Amino acid sequence: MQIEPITFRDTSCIRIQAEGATALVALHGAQVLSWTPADGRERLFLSERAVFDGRAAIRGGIPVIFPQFGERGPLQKHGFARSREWRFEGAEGDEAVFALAGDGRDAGWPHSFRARLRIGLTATRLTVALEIENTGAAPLAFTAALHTYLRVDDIAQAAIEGLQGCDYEDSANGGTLHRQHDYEVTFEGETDRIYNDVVAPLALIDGDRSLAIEQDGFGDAVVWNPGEHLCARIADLAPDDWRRFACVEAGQVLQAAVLAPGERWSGSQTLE
Ligand SMILES: O=P(O)(O)OC[C@H]1O[C@@H](O)[C@H](O)[C@@H](O)[C@@H]1O
Repeated sequence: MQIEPITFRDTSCIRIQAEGATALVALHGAQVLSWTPADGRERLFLSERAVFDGRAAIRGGIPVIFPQFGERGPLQKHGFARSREWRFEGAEGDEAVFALAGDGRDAGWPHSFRARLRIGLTATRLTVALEIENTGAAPLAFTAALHTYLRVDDIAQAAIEGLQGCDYEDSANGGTLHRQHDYEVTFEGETDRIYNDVVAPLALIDGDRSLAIEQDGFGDAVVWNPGEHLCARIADLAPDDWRRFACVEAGQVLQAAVLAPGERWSGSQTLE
C-alpha cells in the first residue's frame, strides 16, 4: 500500500494506492471521495457542486455519519463527524487509519469518544470500517452510517438486490413500515428507506454491471436517491445528478448502539 498526502479542491487528502487501485480520502470527515479499482473505472459519485470549504459536509463519496443518523435526535442532521477534520494516523498493516477523538460537547453531545476509520484497498475491493470507543466515564448511545454514494450510469437501469424479505421504514412516506416483497429495489421518484436486519450481501445492479456490497456490524441498510424534485432543491447537486448515483448505506439507525465506559463497537462495509 502506498500512501501520499495530496491537495484536492484545496482540501488535504490522503491518496491510497494498492494493486493498481486508488482511493482518495479527505481529512475533512475522513471521507472517501474517489475509489477506482484496478480496472480504472470510478465507482463513487462525487458532486461537481460539492462544497470544499472546510466546514460543510461534502456531497458524495462515503460520508461518515456519527453520532446521529439523520434528524433522529437533537443534534445537527447526520451528526458532526462528517464536518470535522480527522487525523491521519498512518498505515497499520494493509489499512490506512484515520481518527477523530475528543468529545462532542460543542455539538451538543456531551460524551468522550474515539472514532477510527480503517480503509483497506485491493485490486478489486474497498473496505471501510468504523470503530467507536467510549472513552468517557458514563454510557453513551449513538447511531451511525457509512453513507456511500455509488455511481451509476443511469438510475432508471439500476436496482439493489439482497433486501427481499427485509422490513423497512419508508422515510419518503412519513416513516411508514413495509416489507420488501420484490426481489429488486428500483428507483422511481424519491427513495429513502431504512432496511432492518440486513444479513445477506447486497448487490447494486447498474445496467449490465454489478457491484457486491457486504456489511458487518451494522444492522441496517439505507437506500437513498432524491429523485428529480428533491434533487432540484439540493444546492450542492446539479439538477440531473439524481440519475447518476444510488446511496447504499451501511447503518446502525433503527436501534442505537450503546457503549459502557471503555467499550467498543465496530461496523464495516465492503464494496467489490
Ligand atoms: O443532505 P444530507 O444531510 O447529506 O442527507 C441526505 C440524505 O441522507 C440519507 O441517508 C437520508 O436517509 C435522507 O433522508 C437524507 O436526505
